[in-house]
Amino acid sequence: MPFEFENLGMGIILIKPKVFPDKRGFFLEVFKSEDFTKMRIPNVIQTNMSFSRKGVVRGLHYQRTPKEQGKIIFVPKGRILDVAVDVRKSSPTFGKYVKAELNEENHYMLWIPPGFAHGFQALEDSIVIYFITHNEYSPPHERCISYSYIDWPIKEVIISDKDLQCPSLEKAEVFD
Ligand SMILES: Cc1cn([C@H]2C[C@H](O)[C@@H](COP(=O)(O)OP(=O)(O)O[C@H]3O[C@@H](C)C(=O)[C@@H](O)[C@H]3O)O2)c(=O)[nH]c1=O
Repeated sequence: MPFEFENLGMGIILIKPKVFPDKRGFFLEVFKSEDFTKMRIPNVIQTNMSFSRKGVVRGLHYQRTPKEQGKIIFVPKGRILDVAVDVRKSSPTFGKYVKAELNEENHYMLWIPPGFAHGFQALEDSIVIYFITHNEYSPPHERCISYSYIDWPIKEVIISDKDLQCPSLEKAEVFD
């Protein structure tokens, strides 16, 4: 199997692709439908890319039902701290979160199922590609919780005006 899947709990999976280095550089598979389906990761319906300067925080974002999204996060260039917070009110792990460093050297990816708020901090200038499952982008269903829920490693945070308006977890419209 060209991937190792490490269960981080709460349904979140760290995906470690098999890397084939040679004198030219390296090759790896990023997504493979059959292997991912076995891990209950559905097919991808949208792919996004963003570039973030060192210190940028994007998050913590989710889309509510019926437009919920799963996400596979991948960092082809740079280094990020990626975070997923459980925002399912009825979940025994509500409010708990998982953190993982994804970077251009480990090539790790993170599978975040629907029901989690997602965000990251760029630890250096970074490109993030993420694959979306379940539902496409739907602005009316976008919700967020304040980035300050997480103690980010770089204290001088660069953040969008939109993300500065996000409510606390207690006040947010979360999943049932
Ligand atoms: C997310 C998204 C944004 N956009 C547009 C809207 C806006 O004009 C511009 C920038 O959008 P945002 O400021 O929301 O981008 P950003 O803050 O990078 O939003 C992303 O953050 C990370 C943490 C996630 O988990 C993603 O799901 C997404 O919410 O891009 C799309 O056209 N399609 C999309 O799927």
